[in-house]
Amino acid sequence: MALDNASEWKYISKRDIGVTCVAFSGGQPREGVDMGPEYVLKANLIQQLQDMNFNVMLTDNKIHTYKEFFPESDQPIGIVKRPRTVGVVNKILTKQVYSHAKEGRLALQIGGDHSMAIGTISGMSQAIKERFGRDLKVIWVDAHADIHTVESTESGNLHGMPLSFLLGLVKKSIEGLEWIEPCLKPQNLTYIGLRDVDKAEKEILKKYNIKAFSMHEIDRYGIGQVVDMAIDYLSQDGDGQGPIHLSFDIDALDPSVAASTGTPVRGGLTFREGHYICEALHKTGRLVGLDMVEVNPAIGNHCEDTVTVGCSLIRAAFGESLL
Ligand SMILES: NC(=[NH2+])NCCC[C@H](N)C(=O)O
Ligand SMILES: [Mn+2]
Ligand SMILES: [Mn+2]
Repeated sequence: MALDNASEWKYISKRDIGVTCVAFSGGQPREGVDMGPEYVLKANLIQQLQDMNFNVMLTDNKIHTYKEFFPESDQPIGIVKRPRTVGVVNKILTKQVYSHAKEGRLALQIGGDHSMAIGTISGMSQAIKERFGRDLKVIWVDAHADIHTVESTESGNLHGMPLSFLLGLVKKSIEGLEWIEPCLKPQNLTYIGLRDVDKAEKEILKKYNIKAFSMHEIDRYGIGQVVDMAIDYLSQDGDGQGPIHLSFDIDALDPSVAASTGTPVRGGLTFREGHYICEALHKTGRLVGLDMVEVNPAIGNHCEDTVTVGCSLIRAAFGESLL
């Protein structure tokens, strides 16, 4: 059902948040990223959101490991690791996010590794399509492009590939991941913060003409202008008000700010630049979904610091103001 009232989709979300805790690490090799949700909840995020006057609904009132759904064996296909496990987790996650969005809640997903964006963006885009007849826009904040195909990946880790599935770049899919429906158009995606992009990924970005603001553009224009340009880019169709999903990989931040993550890359966003992105997206009134991923409490000596930053980015995206 397409809507005449251009801004009606905004009714999806004002004061209700559906939080899904994805304690999953199968998209990459390092243990510990599955403890992200536990640490974020221990840091009192739910209470903090309630103190901001949100009604918070925690999916099934628990942290999901999805272990009961894991296949008994999951041999690599080519070099792609754990495709069936990543597939089944994301299939369930798609439904979880879909039902929050369908019922008009903002959707917050706490990870977990970035392969989970397959499910979060599939579920969100399906709900947005059904409710409002609109395409979902995605801002991907990350040091990495996460757009490898199963053919181009060098590591075989699926957290480096979610976007290729969502964009439908893999024509021939692999067992466990065949169900994924391409739900994202290249023109509806924008990156912020890139600085470690593999050669094959650079070719994909060029081929599909995908908008990306790397750290170079942030140095050149400043974060304020970069975020404006990113939002403008995602506002060219229809009434320029399409709903936005923010997929925030904590490794977009500089390792001096967020050290507890599996694939840190120096030269990243400052604390303020990260927060500015979240604050500015909140201000648009168009944010419908947020992923906070790749917080790995098992890495580094002061993982609380990274966890605390993750929580404060989340609050910023949901409207915590400085004044
Ligand atoms: N979500 C992430 N942290 N991704 C890192 C990906 C790194 C590398 N490009 C790979 O494919 O393995
Ligand atoms: Mn990353
Ligand atoms: Mn990522």
